[in-house]
Amino acid sequence: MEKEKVPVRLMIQRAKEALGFSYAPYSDFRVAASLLTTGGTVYTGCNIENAAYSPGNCAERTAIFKAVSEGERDFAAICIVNEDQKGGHGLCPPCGMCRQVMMEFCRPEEFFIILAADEDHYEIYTLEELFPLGFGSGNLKE
Ligand SMILES: O=c1ccn([C@H]2C[C@H](O)[C@@H](CO)O2)c(=O)[nH]1
Ligand SMILES: [Zn+2]
Repeated sequence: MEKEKVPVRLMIQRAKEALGFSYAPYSDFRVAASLLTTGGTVYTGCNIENAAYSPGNCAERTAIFKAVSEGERDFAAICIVNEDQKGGHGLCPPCGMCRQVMMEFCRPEEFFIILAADEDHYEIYTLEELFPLGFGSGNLKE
């Protein structure tokens, strides 16, 4: 999908709606994501923490795993929002593990990652920009 065709404002709205579902009692850092399939469907996700810490899941992977578990594998863009943090810079870049999971299902040069503070303040990157020389299935087979 061309960058201009990505419904950025809609994706920010959908991600903001999911922020209320974030379960983050340990970090107090609430994150949500909206994931756009190439067919135009939007899946949302939030971070889900755990008392044992490491079982927690990021918002981005929640959205991706929800979509994949419903048969989707072609994605055009993901939008990430987080709750305003005092002293924070406002945007929430995906962690390395989420970038690796995106690499599995998305073409790095064609997958857009929208980091949004609100509908008028956002930055758009490609996965290739945020995850250069990422390891993927192409490294395993011809
Ligand atoms: O891009 C990000 C960065 C962090 N988190 C979550 C993980 C953890 O629950 C909390 C603090 O790292 O924020 C996400 O969901 N997405
Ligand atoms: Zn992550």
